[in-house]
Amino acid sequence: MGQVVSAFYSWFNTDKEYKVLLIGLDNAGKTTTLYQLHLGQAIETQPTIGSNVETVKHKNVHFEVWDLGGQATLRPSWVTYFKATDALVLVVDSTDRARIGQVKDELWRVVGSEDLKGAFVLVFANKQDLEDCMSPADISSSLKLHDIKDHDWHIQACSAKEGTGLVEGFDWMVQRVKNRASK
Ligand SMILES: Nc1nc2c(ncn2[C@@H]2O[C@H](COP(=O)(O)OP(=O)(O)OP(=O)(O)O)[C@@H](O)[C@H]2O)c(=O)[nH]1
Ligand SMILES: [Mg+2]
Repeated sequence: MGQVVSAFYSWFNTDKEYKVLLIGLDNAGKTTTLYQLHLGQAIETQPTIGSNVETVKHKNVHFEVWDLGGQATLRPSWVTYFKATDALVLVVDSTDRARIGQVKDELWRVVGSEDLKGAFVLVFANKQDLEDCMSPADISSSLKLHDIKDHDWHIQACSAKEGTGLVEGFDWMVQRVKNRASK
């Protein structure tokens, strides 16, 4: 009986779960972003060793969101998460001018990966609540986002701490996945 119920349930439960990867340098705000999306509040974080994963439902679309550790020694392992990724989200600390060149190098190191073919690229210009932060336009030009030709990309100002801008970023992703699904 249990098997029948479960077969019946899976037949109706056709909702696809979209896989999203949060990448970016250490201290960018990836874990804060993940839990702001999942719990609706900022939590106190520790540097991530490995990864965290949570489900996020936005506008009736289910996302499986992976938050990857951003320390330099952990970045080479990002590639092991790439398969079947629907969207790559690059979280940037908009106050970290000194390392924006490193962010660009990391983005361009991964964006051509075969396993990310077809993935949407969303850039969160995070920490916009802090004074003297770079604007999305500054970040866009530093990262050379306009040179990305093989991915649909978008940059969104946000503050993961205050919970602003994240919904707008996910609105863009929902629109993209729905567009793709309707084709
Ligand atoms: N002011 C401000 N601080 C933020 C924001 N987002 C994150 N932070 C702070 O930045 C620090 C690092 O945040 P995390 O979310 O742990 O950063 P992470 O990208 O996960 O770092 P790793 O796990 O080391 O890769 C924490 O002290 C957060 O509270 C933001 O939007 N505004
Ligand atoms: Mg983290």
